Amino acid sequence: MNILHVNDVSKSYGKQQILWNVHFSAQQGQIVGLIGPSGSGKTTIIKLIMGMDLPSSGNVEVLNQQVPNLILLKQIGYMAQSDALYQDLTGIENLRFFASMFLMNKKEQQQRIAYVVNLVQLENVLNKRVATYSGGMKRRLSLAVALIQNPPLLILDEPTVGIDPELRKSIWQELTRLKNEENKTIIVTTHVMDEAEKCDVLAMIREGRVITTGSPQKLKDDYHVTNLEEVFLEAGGVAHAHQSTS
Ligand SMILES: Nc1ncnc2c1ncn2[C@@H]1O[C@H](COP(=O)(O)OP(=O)(O)OP(=O)(O)O)[C@@H](O)[C@H]1O
Repeated sequence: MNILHVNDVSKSYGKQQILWNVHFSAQQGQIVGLIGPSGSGKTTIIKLIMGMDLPSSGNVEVLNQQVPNLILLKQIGYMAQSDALYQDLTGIENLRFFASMFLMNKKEQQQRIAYVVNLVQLENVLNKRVATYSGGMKRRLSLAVALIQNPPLLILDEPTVGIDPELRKSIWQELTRLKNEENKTIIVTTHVMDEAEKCDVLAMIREGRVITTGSPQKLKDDYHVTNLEEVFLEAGGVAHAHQSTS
């Protein structure tokens, strides 16, 4: 089942064009990675998928419906790059607030909160104000918020930035479990190549264009290379890609 279809999307802000004919899809039960250096356009693509901004041309469909569509937002767990948390509330108060926005009874709410808190290992700081959290703790709480409503589609913009390697590993294990056991679809942006290896499908983005797509293995085979960094360089044109990734 096709969960997401980004169809020839271009985007300009004023005279500056940011995206050119971006095209990719996500099927149910896939982790799709948007891979590219800083400034290549990943967050802009995510915002267009969420309906927070409109494409200049092309269109986006989520669950076979045109974006933007407010009803769709209930189906998407979204983790933005900058944390959208209430600084003056504690961690647990933030979670209760976001949980209350979805139709869950008290018991379900408690179960979901317990699940996400355990996942991101925030038990010890739940009663502290978010303003006192480190950057990594805020990221973890944002991921917990994205997961709280148990959505079929997760959109995670750089979910593991600032998170230590051990927890990063357990978050990826959980994303993989959500995909395998609960058939969730996950769109994730990263510039970490070992995270890219864990995706089912990659769309490599450079300067607002999708330079290549496919599974990590297929991409390595197609470009006759042994790692994804080399795929990126080969697909983007070596000299040019060196400039934009350095
Ligand atoms: N509202 C806006 N108005 C003008 N330019 C914008 C706007 N939003 C983004 N851009 C530009 O679009 C380009 C792509 O930015 P974007 O945030 O999508 O990249 P990114 O790949 O997510 O980078 P990063 O990993 O650093 O977040 C950048 O050059 C940025 O300056």
